[in-house]
Amino acid sequence: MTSFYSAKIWQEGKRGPPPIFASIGVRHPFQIQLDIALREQETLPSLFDLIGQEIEHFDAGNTVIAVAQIPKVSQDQSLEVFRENRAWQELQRRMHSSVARLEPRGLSMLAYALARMKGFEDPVLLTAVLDRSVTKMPDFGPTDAAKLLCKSRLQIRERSDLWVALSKEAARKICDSGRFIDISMTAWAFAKAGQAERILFGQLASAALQCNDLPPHTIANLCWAFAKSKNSNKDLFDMLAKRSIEAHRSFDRQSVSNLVWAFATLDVCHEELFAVFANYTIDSGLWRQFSPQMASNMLWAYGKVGIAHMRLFDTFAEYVALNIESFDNQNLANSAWAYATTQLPSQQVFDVLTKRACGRLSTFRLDELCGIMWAYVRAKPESVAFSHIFEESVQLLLPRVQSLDSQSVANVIWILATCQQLRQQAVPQARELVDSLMVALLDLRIRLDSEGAAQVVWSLWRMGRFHDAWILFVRTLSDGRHPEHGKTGYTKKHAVDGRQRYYQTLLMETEKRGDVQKQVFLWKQMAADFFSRNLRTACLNCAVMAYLNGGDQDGAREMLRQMVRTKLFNQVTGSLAARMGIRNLEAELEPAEILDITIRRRPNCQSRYEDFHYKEASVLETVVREARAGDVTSVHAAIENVGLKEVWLKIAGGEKACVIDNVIAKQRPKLILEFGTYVGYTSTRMALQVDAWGGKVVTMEMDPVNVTSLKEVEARNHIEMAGLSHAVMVQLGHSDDAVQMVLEKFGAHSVDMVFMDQRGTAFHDDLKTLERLNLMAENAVVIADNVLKPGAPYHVWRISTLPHYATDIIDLREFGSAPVEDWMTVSWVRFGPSYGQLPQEVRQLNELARESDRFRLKAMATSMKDLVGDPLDDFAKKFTDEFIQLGIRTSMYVRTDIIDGCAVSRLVRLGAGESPPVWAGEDPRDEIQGGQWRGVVGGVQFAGEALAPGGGYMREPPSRMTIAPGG
Ligand SMILES: C[S@@+](CC[C@H](N)C(=O)[O-])C[C@H]1O[C@@H](n2cnc3c(N)ncnc32)[C@H](O)[C@@H]1O
Repeated sequence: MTSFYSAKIWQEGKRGPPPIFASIGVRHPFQIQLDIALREQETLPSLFDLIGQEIEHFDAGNTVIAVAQIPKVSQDQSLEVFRENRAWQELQRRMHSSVARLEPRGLSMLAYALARMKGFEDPVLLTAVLDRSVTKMPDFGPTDAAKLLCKSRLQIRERSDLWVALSKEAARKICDSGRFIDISMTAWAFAKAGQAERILFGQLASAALQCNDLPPHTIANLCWAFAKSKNSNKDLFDMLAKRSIEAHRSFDRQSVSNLVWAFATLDVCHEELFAVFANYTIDSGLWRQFSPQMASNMLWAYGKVGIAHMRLFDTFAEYVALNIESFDNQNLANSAWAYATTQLPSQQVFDVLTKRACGRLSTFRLDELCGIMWAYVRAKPESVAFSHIFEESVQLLLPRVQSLDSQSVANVIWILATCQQLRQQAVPQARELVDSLMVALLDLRIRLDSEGAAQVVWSLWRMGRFHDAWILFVRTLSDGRHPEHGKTGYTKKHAVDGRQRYYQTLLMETEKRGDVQKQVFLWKQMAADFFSRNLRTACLNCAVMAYLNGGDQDGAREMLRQMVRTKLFNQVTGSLAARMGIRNLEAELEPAEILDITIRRRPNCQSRYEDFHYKEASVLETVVREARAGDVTSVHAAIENVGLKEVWLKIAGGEKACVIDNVIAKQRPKLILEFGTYVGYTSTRMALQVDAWGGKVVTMEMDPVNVTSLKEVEARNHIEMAGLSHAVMVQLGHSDDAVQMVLEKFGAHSVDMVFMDQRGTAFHDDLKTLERLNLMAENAVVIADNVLKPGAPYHVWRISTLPHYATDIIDLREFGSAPVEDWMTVSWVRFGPSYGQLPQEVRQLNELARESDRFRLKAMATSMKDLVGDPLDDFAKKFTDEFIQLGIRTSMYVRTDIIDGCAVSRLVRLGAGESPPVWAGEDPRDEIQGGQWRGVVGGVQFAGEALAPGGGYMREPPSRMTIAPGG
């Protein structure tokens, strides 16, 4: 840092800088000359020679100048060698005696110099400097205040009274000064001292926003300070991003690493900034000068915001290979984490990391050990999970079970289960390790939070230890014993409740086993977790359904009596009762005499999870209120109304439904497998159609609340009452687990239509699984939704390039948000040599995929409607351009007209090289109500139809044009 006390300013006498100390009258010219001479010394020995000669004549000003000169010339040399030097000892004595006379400038110079002197500590002196600073604070200028704060942090940490006094006054001045460098230094000092309170950082942010002159390293320091203290400020970071992008070429390696680290820490995913700094780091060759710490921080930052910048990760793969010997444990863990998180295929990187890590894992802290194991089960390719690192880690963990905290226990069990799944066999001695951890969990020596519990319950189940999972649930988690969900410092945008996830795992298995008692137990527990009466009722309805499905009429009757007693019943309950011959619940059923204690339980307020699912709760409420029992279309209309008029819902209605209807009409499937039930809109729509020829829909959902609303409101209530209960089956669970269960239930080659509506970047993996398990029939058809937004790049590549697919890509509009363009794909599948194979690898798809994931998360946290506009359109354009370059483009679009108050959609085939029209019309949702969106069926040929041998599997020619019923 250059000094603001240059010799030239010094010679300006009275017009020069403010005084260093209080003196009567003007300083003698000799003292000023001495200052200049001291400042001219360039080495420590020459400086100490001069001090030795002249110290007898020093005034307080000379003392400060001499001290200030030491760190400038010492070049990191320790002062230890001067310990016996008489001049140094005398200088120290004079420092002590001068403090009481120092003015703000002298105080800040002294504090700043002392903090930079290697091998010298004098807490008494520093405290004296700080004490004096407090009394003189009204006279401090902003720069002096900033320097004082910046360098005296350690002592200030112990003197919080001093800190408060200084901070109030100093921060005000610094903010008023408008000097960015001072603002940055101050923020840095407060953050470093752990004293970054919100109000102060708000003031600093406002002041920084007014500045024009922002040197790069001060930008990085300011960002670092805001990130370190978890103070984010959108306007400030937008401004800093803009300025950093403009000046990026002046950033040094430390500033680059600090800057991206700070943005990532605060989850500010400024895509342009990350792109600019990645390219700059590579193109300028700066990466070669990075320390391992900087390199791993940089990788970590890109992983954290989910930007899989391919060139950057490739370049740092080279860096890792070159510098691996200098990587410490944390660098290793962070780098592994970053490559795993971005899912970039990186076998070489992991080979290098493994070589460094194996044999030294005993030196890893537990969190680092868990971190690196986590990375190795998440990494691509999946063969990384065969690393010897797991064997070594299990051996290390076995004797350390007592020292694991709850988070690590959950992580370790989850890692071992996932590793077992990937390897298809357990890690040696993993069973013994899990046994010891189970003992600690059941003894309540370790108490899991709800997310940890979800991890452990799923893992135990996955390892074939359902009994242990159930015991853990009943003994430590049920009956209100589960600890409050939510962790301190929890920052995710949307609330996740682990309880819902462990219920899901347990329900999945109990339904598979047909264990009605356990299912009912779980549904009641779930009801007890909800505050909303609607959701409580929905869960209890599911309990009644479980009894009925299990043939236990008495159980169902008892449950209904409980519901009458608590007045937790609705239309759905009525229809369930009707199945048992009960027409009027209240009139025909005696309320239960003894109230079930679980049903009585109710939280005293709505949970974050419940709050987060306000949309689904609203659908449930609307359907119960507006739909008519026995009338499926009224259920659809009610759901559509919520999506069109209230909140955006992620359902495939409108133009999307038109595509599905057309495919169903062509394919006439016997069994449809849906990935992603949500509120049951598409599954019931499809069931309505396939029921005509005895077809069925199996729909998989990983979130039991959505299943509740489906089963209760639609599947059980309206569909069943409409005589369609036999046509829809909900398979609980994540598709990774649920597909296998579908196979067990329906057998190989049973599925002749697949509708993929889960996470787009997982479509290709799920499709691969369907092929591997031989679940699909010959000539099955696969429809995929949300292929453009949030996007399914791997899937598009797979179905467009592997010869056993014949694919159409259809351009259309999001339901309930016409300005949002999307794609659906329709692919007919043939068995053939490439069936089950991987497509050729195209690495740029990884970047698109990570971008898709980011958009999906944003859409979940807000709504697709809020994502209208530039970022989404830019992404769609990038996506489309990338695929055009790869020779892949849309082949159809959906056109919608308003006819007689109804929206009518039809499929239109595009000519060769023709692009779909840009949407510029009114949003149909303004004009129509739910139930008034029709799809024209017929009139187009899909590419896959030509594949069918002699068209044999198309039982009905597509020439007839019909308008599908229902919205
Ligand atoms: C877009 S919504 C489905 C909408 C529904 N198909 C419709 O149009 O009415 C996606 C749903 O898939 C579920 N989901 C996401 N990934 C899944 C997976 N791998 N397995 C099962 N369900 C999944 C989510 O919980 C969410 O409810």
